[in-house]
Amino acid sequence: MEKYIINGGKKLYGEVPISGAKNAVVAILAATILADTPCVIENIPNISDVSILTSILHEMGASIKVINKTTLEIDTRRIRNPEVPYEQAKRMRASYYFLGSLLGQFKHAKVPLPGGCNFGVRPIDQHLKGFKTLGADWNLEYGVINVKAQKLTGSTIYLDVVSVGATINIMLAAVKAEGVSIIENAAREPHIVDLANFLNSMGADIMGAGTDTIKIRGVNHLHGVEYSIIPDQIEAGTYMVAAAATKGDLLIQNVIPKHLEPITVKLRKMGVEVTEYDDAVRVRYVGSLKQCDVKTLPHPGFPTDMQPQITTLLCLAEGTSIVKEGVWDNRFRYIDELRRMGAVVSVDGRVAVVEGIPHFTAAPVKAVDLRAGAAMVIAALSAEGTTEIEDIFHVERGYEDIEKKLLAIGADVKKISIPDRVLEQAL
Ligand SMILES: CC(=O)N[C@H]1[C@@H](OP(=O)(O)OP(=O)(O)OC[C@H]2O[C@@H](n3ccc(=O)[nH]c3=O)[C@H](O)[C@@H]2O)O[C@H](CO)[C@@H](O)[C@@H]1O
Ligand SMILES: C=C(OP(=O)(O)O)C(=O)O
Repeated sequence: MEKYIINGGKKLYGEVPISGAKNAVVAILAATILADTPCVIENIPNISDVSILTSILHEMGASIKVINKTTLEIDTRRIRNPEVPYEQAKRMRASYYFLGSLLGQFKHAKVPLPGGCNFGVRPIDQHLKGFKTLGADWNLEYGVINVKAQKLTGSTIYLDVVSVGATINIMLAAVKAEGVSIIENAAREPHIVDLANFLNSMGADIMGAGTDTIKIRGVNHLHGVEYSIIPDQIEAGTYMVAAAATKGDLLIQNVIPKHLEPITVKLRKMGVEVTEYDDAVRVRYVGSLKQCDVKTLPHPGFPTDMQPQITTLLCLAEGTSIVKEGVWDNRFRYIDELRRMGAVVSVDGRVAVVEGIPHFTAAPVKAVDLRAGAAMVIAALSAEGTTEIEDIFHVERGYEDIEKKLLAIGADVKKISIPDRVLEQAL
């Protein structure tokens, strides 16, 4: 087991580079299945979700060449069997993008039900409705979804809920279908646009990504390309919040400031100074933090994947703040952990009422999911004393080298490994 040990109370100061976006790269790696020639993907973050996806691709028969630390060449031409191995698939959410890409390429996919963060039920009915509308049948047996079509035919699909995953999966399945597909009430997140740009550069004909109506004219072939993943909006937002929480001053580099606007607006409301540059933002604490209300919504609203981090910052603000979770039924599970560090937050369903406290105090806590883990790191960085955070494998699903990046900007953080044997003896 691994833990972060964070000795809090140090201001974060200096420059921090942001890696490629998790939620874009996971879609784009699955999409390489659709290419007739190898793809070179740049700005790939070194996170465990990427390692799982590349090992799934490798097991299915793809050859993967490491060009440098952030660049891979992926050749999927030797994949014959459209079956995703069970053990890896269930360790992450985005393994289900192989449903769309294998269906698009082979008209057949067998993909285990995915894992990912636990926010209560995470249905995939809209994905399956999309595949069915394009002409595929599906069934679920032994935990594996089997989806098959004689032929995929372009159609109009209205999503009953705005779903990132369903929008991406339907794009992947429709890109080589016969005729025109239209996704209505589509998600508009930056990673949807990144995937559409990737597919279009391979020869696809997709219009409207980034709006709520996406039109896909099917093509026969997609060729390999060189493509660079966009910067991670949520990793950047996490460092923005960490700068404010530690009363610090950070230049967050390699970002698209437009993608950060919903976060920037809230930080400014709280009294934090945010300066935007072409591909960087500077976040500076300039005095006590003010209360602010936040509601998470699909893009361009405030991202749900920043909800635990901003709630943690609001704990340190004067007054009472209300946080409403507009996307997931159960995304406040981490509050119990934050309470160990002194947070005064009451939760009723999708609403949290946050009372400001002067500071957090260190305690042993755990990461209950990926962004919950990031919230614990932020609380620990600002806290008095030394905090131990368990279950950090969640954090490593989405943050490249977080302890190294934090060390370089003045944090006192280390990752320790406790051999399983020692743990067994202690129990
Ligand atoms: C790998 C990835 O990109 N994960 C992100 C993706 O998750 P994911 O793609 O799973 O999230 P969705 O956008 O699909 O989910 C949004 C809402 O729609 C509901 N829903 C979704 C699909 C469906 O078929 N039926 C249905 O009812 C969900 O329960 C949820 O309430 O978007 C979420 C919302 O921004 C983020 O929190 C996740 O980080
Ligand atoms: C919820 C997240 O990821 P996933 O959908 O992969 O579980 C996230 O990135 O915050």
